[in-house]
Amino acid sequence: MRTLDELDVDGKRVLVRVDFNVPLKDGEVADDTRIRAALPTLEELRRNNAALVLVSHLGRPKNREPELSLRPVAGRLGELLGTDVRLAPGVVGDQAIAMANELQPGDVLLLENVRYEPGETKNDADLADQLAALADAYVNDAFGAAHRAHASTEGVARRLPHAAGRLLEREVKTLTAIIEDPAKPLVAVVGGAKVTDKIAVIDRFLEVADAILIGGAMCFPFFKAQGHDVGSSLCEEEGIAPAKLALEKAAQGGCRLELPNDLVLGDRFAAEAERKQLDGVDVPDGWMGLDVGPRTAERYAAEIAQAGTVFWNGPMGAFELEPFAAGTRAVAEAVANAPGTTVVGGGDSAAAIQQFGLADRVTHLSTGGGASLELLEGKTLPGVEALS
Ligand SMILES: Nc1ncnc2c1ncn2[C@@H]1O[C@H](COP(=O)(O)OP(=O)(O)O)[C@@H](O)[C@H]1O
Ligand SMILES: O=C(OP(=O)(O)O)[C@H](O)COP(=O)(O)O
Ligand SMILES: [Mg+2]
Repeated sequence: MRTLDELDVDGKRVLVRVDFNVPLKDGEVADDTRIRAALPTLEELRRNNAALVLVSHLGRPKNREPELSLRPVAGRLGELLGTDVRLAPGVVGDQAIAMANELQPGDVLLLENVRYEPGETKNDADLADQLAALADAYVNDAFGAAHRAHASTEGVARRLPHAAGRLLEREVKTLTAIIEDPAKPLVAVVGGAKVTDKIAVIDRFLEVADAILIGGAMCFPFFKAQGHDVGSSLCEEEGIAPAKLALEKAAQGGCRLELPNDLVLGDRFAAEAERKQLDGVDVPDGWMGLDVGPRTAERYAAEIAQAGTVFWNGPMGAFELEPFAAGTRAVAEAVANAPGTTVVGGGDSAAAIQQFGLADRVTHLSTGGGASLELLEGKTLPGVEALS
């Protein structure tokens, strides 16, 4: 992997892929961990006389959804850098080109949400060409998106002199070192909402971990596979077959696969929802599981306390809503107090641990959820491979 030490940026215009896919609330940045994490790279490039064109995605827009504009991110980044950050209305096209052409060394331009372009997730060659035309060199510091082979993470790297940013470099080095020889027992805690994306890694973790603790919306395909009712819980259909396979594999021994045995239910996904505890996992009609229950939280905390290495990705529930935050808080506290090596990864998991004031109590706080899972399971990340 080429690093910033090997890239000449003096007087150059540099396209920097960042992962500014941050949680938003009421049109404001709710957690700026990922923006702060990119600052060392951005500051180093500016010190070295580069002009910066930043590119990021935000959420998963199906069209040009205005609530997924990077406008609030440009504002927050400007405050953190102490400089004006302009936002180009388009990712590519005349206006973006004109604004990029105006840049002086040290200036920072942020392009609009790159997923407004349908070619981004298809790694479209034309889009990669257009992105490459905006700059003289390319730096990828978006570790959180390095598991995606998209135009701004993979295609463009093949078209410009390139290097990894300091964040991506540090993430890959730290996570690789931890997984090389993890202290045992190795406990993986997996929750969150991106079930179809992440359920595949459970299969691999069953071969390397001693226990896997499932929470968040990840548990519902498992419950459905076991014949339980899931009510209106978030339950991705595509997850059910892999969940069934994982249950069968776990039954053969080697690694324990733990599921919740109690839940906290809401009648809708809202802080004002009606809430009730369920001692069991059969969710009645009209209700959804929005957190693990207190017995599950206690059980998981005990597992985490005796682990040699803990890897946690994905909140245990809808922690952004206070009535459904207790399970995630209990796991965060257990991770913070654990004597072993602790790694927490994911945009939302990082936001949760920040929210609870425990971010400085873990061995490594990773900006990537899916990316760190795929790295830890031994996959080559396309965004990293393109930098070699
Ligand atoms: N039971 C649940 N039902 C619906 N959403 C959930 C549930 N548990 C967790 N979530 C949601 O999962 C989201 C985070 O998932 P994900 O992006 O996979 O994690 P990370 O960013 O840490 O990798 C949070 O916004 C949270 O509200
Ligand atoms: O937030 C992200 O991943 P994460 O939720 O696993 O931490 C990354 O920005 C990747 O986003 P994507 O899963 O929509 O490609
Ligand atoms: Mg997330």
